[in-house]
Amino acid sequence: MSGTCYNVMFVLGGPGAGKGTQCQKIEQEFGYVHLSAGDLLRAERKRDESEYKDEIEEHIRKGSIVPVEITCALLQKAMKESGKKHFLIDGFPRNKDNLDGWNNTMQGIAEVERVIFFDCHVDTCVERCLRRGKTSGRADDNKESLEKRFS
Ligand SMILES: Nc1ncnc2c1ncn2[C@@H]1O[C@H](COP(=O)(O)OP(=O)(O)OP(=O)(O)O)[C@@H](O)[C@H]1O
Ligand SMILES: O=c1ccn([C@@H]2O[C@H](COP(=O)(O)O)[C@@H](O)[C@H]2O)c(=O)[nH]1
Repeated sequence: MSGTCYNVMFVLGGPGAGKGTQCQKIEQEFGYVHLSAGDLLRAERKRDESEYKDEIEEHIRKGSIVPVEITCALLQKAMKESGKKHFLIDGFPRNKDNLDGWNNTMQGIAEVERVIFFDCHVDTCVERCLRRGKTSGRADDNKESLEKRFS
């Protein structure tokens, strides 16, 4: 592939800050495709044939960060499969290593046009995640995982 293909906005903020909720609204209003890195990892973890499923499961349960090569590959695949050009990438990058991995992989493939950061107090984030945990079925919406996700 030559030349820049995709336009991306990174949507960042703590767990429960409201990234997914606002991304859905932006998607409806402005036609961006919403890709949640966490959702892509959770879907990959469920795929029986995935060579990464156990590794992803372990990281999500512990609240640690999945190797960037895996996350970038899933994001790139989802962008390609969508057939679209404009994306909200929700919950990625998580750290400098993620950003470096993205820059190494996506140079000439995707351009980051903007970063949106949701600044939400940690107490509010925790309260929302615990409330969401009553119905979300997520293995990490509990006190123990949240302590690691916020560390
Ligand atoms: N402005 C708000 N006021 C109150 N509750 C909210 C608000 N925005 C989102 N919520 C609720 O808080 C919970 C977390 O929101 P959401 O899933 O959008 O966060 P997130 O940042 O995407 O979280 P994560 O990164 O953990 O997936 C959800 O149950 C959502 O309904
Ligand atoms: O880029 C990413 C995004 C997520 N993870 C892992 O998934 C969980 C849940 O992420 P949410 O954004 O809250 O859905 C997160 O704690 C990480 O374990 C990741 O490794 N890399």
